[in-house]
Amino acid sequence: MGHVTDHGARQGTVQSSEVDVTDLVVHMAGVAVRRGRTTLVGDVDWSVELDERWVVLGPNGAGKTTLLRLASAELHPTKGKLHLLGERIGKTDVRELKPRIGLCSAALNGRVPADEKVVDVVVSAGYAVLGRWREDYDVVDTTRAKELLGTLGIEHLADRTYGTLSEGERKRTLIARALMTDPEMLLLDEPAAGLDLGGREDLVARLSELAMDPDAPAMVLVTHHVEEIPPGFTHVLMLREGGVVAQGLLDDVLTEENLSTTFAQPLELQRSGDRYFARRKAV
Ligand SMILES: Nc1ncnc2c1ncn2[C@@H]1O[C@H](COP(=O)(O)OP(=O)(O)OP(=O)(O)O)[C@@H](O)[C@H]1O
Repeated sequence: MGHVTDHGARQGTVQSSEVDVTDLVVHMAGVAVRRGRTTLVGDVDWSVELDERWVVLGPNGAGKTTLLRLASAELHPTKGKLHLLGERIGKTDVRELKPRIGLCSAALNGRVPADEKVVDVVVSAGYAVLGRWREDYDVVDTTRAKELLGTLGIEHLADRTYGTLSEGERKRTLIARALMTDPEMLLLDEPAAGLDLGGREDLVARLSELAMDPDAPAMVLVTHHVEEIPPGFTHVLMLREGGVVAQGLLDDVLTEENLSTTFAQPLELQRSGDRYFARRKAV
């Protein structure tokens, strides 16, 4: 049994040579993913606790989606140890793990049939199906699905078909779906991609409400843009070329210097209230 350092006590993490991973939602130790000679992510040490809300920030090709696929048990590491919800990946049945993890990604968007009713897109997550119509979804489930649509501000769309929704409405439907199984972790891969300014701001506000809800699951949000960081998010992991540039509390780690290193150019970072804005530094 190891000792608990001051830092560990504050963060609720046992710091020892034998890390206690059972309380952690994600634990990566020396994790790498390689394909042939290419390292998609390399040597990542990262822990997520239940009450934390993480942003994974980095440019195109940095390895963000790869990291999220590891965190959603879709991908096994080539090297290192990965624990999700206390279970060691490679030694556990991931089919039991997956309902405990809510994933919202663009890949899912493409798989939803256009004629599926919005409420069914959400409710069917509880049955681990997509596009399979059942006459008798439980009334309790339908009520919960409508509540979740309400949380995302689109309860009025419950009876519309998915194909008639705007991009922003689809994103919110998929987030409601990801929450349907009451997951312990919610993973969001670029949720604001493709949204107009109003749609982005709407989504950021909804995600901010969710982030501030103490009963909400742990959250990990992947983005390229600091403007998309919802208030209430607590931590950031910055990735570049498959490696971690910096990670930790958002207030400490999201600096002009780290942002410039991550995106390999001199950037100016501004904070206005609880939002961030970035642009290239004037020369
Ligand atoms: N099977 C593969 N074989 C070789 N390289 C791969 C493979 N899959 C992904 N890559 C590369 O790994 C890198 C990381 O990919 P990943 O999708 O994780 O990046 P990302 O940060 O999510 O990028 P984006 O922001 O563009 O979505 C990219 O350079 C990609 O081309």
